[in-house]
Amino acid sequence: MKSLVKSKLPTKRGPFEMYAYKSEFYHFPHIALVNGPVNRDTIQTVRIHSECMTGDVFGSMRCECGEQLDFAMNWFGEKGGILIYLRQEGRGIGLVNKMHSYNLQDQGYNTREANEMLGFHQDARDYKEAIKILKDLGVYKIRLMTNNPKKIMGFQDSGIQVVERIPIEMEPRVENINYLKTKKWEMGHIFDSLDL
Ligand SMILES: Nc1nc2c(ncn2[C@@H]2O[C@H](COP(=O)(O)OP(=O)(O)OP(=O)(O)O)[C@@H](O)[C@H]2O)c(=O)[nH]1
Ligand SMILES: [Zn+2]
Repeated sequence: MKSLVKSKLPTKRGPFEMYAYKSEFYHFPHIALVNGPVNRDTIQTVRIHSECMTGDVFGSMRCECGEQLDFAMNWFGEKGGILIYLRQEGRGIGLVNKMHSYNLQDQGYNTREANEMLGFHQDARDYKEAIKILKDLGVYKIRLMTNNPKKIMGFQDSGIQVVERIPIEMEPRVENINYLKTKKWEMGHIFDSLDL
C-alpha cells in the first residue's frame, strides 16, 4: 500500500509526519502519524486507533477512546512512535449505527448485545490495512499499545513481529464503567490494572 500524500504535522504533542492512505473498505483515508526515525531494524511503538468521533473529537465519556488517543499522542510526541488512525468508526459499523447502539445501551443492553441486535457482529474490524501501512512505512518489529488481544492476533503470519504489548488502560468513570466491564468480561479485553 502506497500513501496518497505525506506532509509535516507539528502538534501540541510533538512533531509528526502525517501520511494518508486510501482504504479499500472505508470512505475516508486512513492516517499514519509518525515521529521517527523509522528503519527496518528498530522496534517501533505503535498504536492502532479506530476512529471514534464522539470520543476523539467531542470528549464523550461513554468510552475511553479520546483519553487513549491523547495518551498515545503524548507518548509518541515525546518518545517517538507511530499512530495509525483507522476509519473504523463504531468498531466498523459507522457513526449512525453506533448512535443507534447507544440508544439500545440506554435501554439496558450492553455494547456487545446492542451491536448484535442491530444485526452486526460484536466487532466488525480487521487490521489488514494497518499491517499494509506499517509495511509501507518500513516497520517490521513493534511494541503494540493495546488492551485488545484480537489486535495482536491480527499480526499472526503478517511478517510484522509484535515483540511486546503496552497496556493503555484509562481510569474508569461512572459513565463508562459498565462499558469497560463488558469489554473485559464479554469481549476479552485485558485490563490488569483496573478493578472491573
Ligand atoms: N459499535 C460500537 N462501537 C463503539 C462503542 N463504543 C466505542 N465504539 C467504537 O469502538 C472503537 C474502539 O474500540 P474499543 O473496543 O474501544 O477498543 P479497541 O480499539 O478494540 O482496543 P484498544 O486497542 O485496547 O483500545 C471505536 O471505533 C469506537 O467508535 C459502542 O458502544 N458500540
Ligand atoms: Zn470511543
